[in-house]
Amino acid sequence: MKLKDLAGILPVEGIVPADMEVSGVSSDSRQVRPGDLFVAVAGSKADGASFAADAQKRGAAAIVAARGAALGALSIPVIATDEPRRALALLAARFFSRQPETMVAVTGTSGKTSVAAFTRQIWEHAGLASASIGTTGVVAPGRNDYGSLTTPDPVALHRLLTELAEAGVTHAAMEASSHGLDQSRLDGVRLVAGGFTNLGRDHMDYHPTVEDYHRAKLRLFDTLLPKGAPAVIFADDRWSEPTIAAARAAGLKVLTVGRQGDFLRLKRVEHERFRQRAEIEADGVIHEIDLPLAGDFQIYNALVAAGLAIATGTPSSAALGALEKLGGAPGRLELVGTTGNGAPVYVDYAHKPDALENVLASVRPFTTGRVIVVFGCGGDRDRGKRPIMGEIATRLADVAIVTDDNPRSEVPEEIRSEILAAAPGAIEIGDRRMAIAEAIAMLHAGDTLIVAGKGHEEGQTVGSQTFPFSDHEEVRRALKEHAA
Ligand SMILES: CC(=O)N[C@H]1[C@@H](OP(=O)(O)OP(=O)(O)OC[C@H]2O[C@@H](n3ccc(=O)[nH]c3=O)[C@H](O)[C@@H]2O)O[C@H](CO)[C@@H](O)[C@@H]1O[C@H](C)C(=O)N[C@@H](C)C(=O)N[C@H](CCC(=O)O)C(=O)O
Ligand SMILES: Nc1ncnc2c1ncn2[C@@H]1O[C@H](COP(=O)(O)OP(=O)(O)OP(=O)(O)O)[C@@H](O)[C@H]1O
Ligand SMILES: N[C@H](CCC[C@H](N)C(=O)O)C(=O)O
Ligand SMILES: [Mg+2]
Repeated sequence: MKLKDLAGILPVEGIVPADMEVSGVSSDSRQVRPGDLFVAVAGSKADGASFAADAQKRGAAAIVAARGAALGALSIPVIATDEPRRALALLAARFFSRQPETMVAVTGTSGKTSVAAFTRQIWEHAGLASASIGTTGVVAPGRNDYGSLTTPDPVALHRLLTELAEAGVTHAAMEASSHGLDQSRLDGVRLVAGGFTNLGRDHMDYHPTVEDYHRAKLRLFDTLLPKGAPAVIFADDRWSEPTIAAARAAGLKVLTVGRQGDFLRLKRVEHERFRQRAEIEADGVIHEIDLPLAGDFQIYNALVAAGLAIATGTPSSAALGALEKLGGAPGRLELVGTTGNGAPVYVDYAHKPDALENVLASVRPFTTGRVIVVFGCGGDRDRGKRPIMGEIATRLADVAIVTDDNPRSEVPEEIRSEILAAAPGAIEIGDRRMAIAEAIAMLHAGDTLIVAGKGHEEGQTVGSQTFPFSDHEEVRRALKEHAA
């Protein structure tokens, strides 16, 4: 591609040779190949500008950087931009160029992974070649890659979207994290609809205030979606109203779902042990749905997913009918097994206050004995949530076991003691494997165990090392040993 072909994305002006060939784009100097454009972005740990010389050494054709960035002496052209991250995303979209035709994104504090997985499943039932992209990875026909970032960085994302489109995928649902939205990782994705689940405390280490966090989420609605696009918004959350108002102000077509929803109205829910029956009204017609998943919140997620599928062309009866066959996303209130006396053991990804509160409350209706929870808090992440989660666990569970969850560079005992400060009576077992085994050994008939915080994760990060670790495997092992 020639530099001049990028006009419209970047102001190609002045001394920049417009006829210059550029072969790719990268924001990481270590990955620059000869002929690439290097985009210098300011990050949380480093400033990409300081790697411009490194990028030049590796053969970069030109540098894209913020106006006035301190790049040092360079012999290759420099293109100035006001928003390097946005430029990176738009350039990545331009270089890779292909995307599934129908792309939707969902944002919110909790439920994004579930909604993306559910939307993909509904489309699949309608016979469409579909993908989901997010925390648990990429799922598409013939493909199931383990995930890392919730919203991949733009270059990885557009490489992936092109691969999916080339493989015939026409529909894709992706998660829009607040980091991803704030860092413009989704700019350049041709989205046709957006979804919102809820807003609670999260990432207070990154966003200065909850309002700032909400504003980051709103970028999906006020910046990324084209005018007139459907915005499917869960109506029963305390942040629904301002989200609806922002979506309306941005000229979107607001479709609300939930008990207070107009587009899909939840009329009634009846819990049965591991499943629930819901009455949902769509367009004046009542649909009786037997959802094979536990947890009220899964109904809310299912409503957002059905709303997105309907908004992108799936008939309501097919979308709502598909909910009867939904599989939960891995590690989201996932029933991993039961003890010999019938007590269920769930692995769940609740690692923030609202999620923990929800998950503990949602197993209570079918627990005749005790609710037992094993959980911890990650190191190098929002410290403020620790006592809040300690309080929630002791209030809503009968037995709370505080353990380690990716201590990263922090001292595990200190993380635990910050949780325990607000969790009187909680049991402390640092070793996560032992904590799970102890909890399973405690289970009587009628009890429910939730192992929270790691969900689908396959490792435990201590210091800078990640050891293989899976809550699923530990639960299975302990159940087997307990039965023996
Ligand atoms: C805080 C954060 O979001 N960081 C992300 C961000 O990195 P950064 O811009 O801060 O990077 P940096 O290390 O300061 O470096 C600045 C720039 O210099 C470049 N560099 C650096 C070194 C070098 O030798 N050469 C070079 O060019 C880097 O490539 C980067 O472009 O941009 C990178 C590329 O997109 C991400 O990989 C990185 O995610 C880190 C790994 C991360 O852990 N992110 C988490 C917090 C995250 O994004 N989570 C969200 C939400 C999860 C949820 O929903 O709960 C997610 O979407 O996953
Ligand atoms: N709608 C919801 N309301 C409240 N809690 C929820 C909801 N959906 C899921 N949860 C809780 O949050 C956990 C994570 O769910 P999910 O992975 O779907 O959300 P997410 O938004 O993708 O989270 P993350 O940002 O951590 O990737 C679940 O395991 C469950 O405990
Ligand atoms: N995307 C989230 C995942 C947290 C999962 C939890 N197990 C932890 O390590 O804190 C984060 O990076 O903040
Ligand atoms: Mg997620």
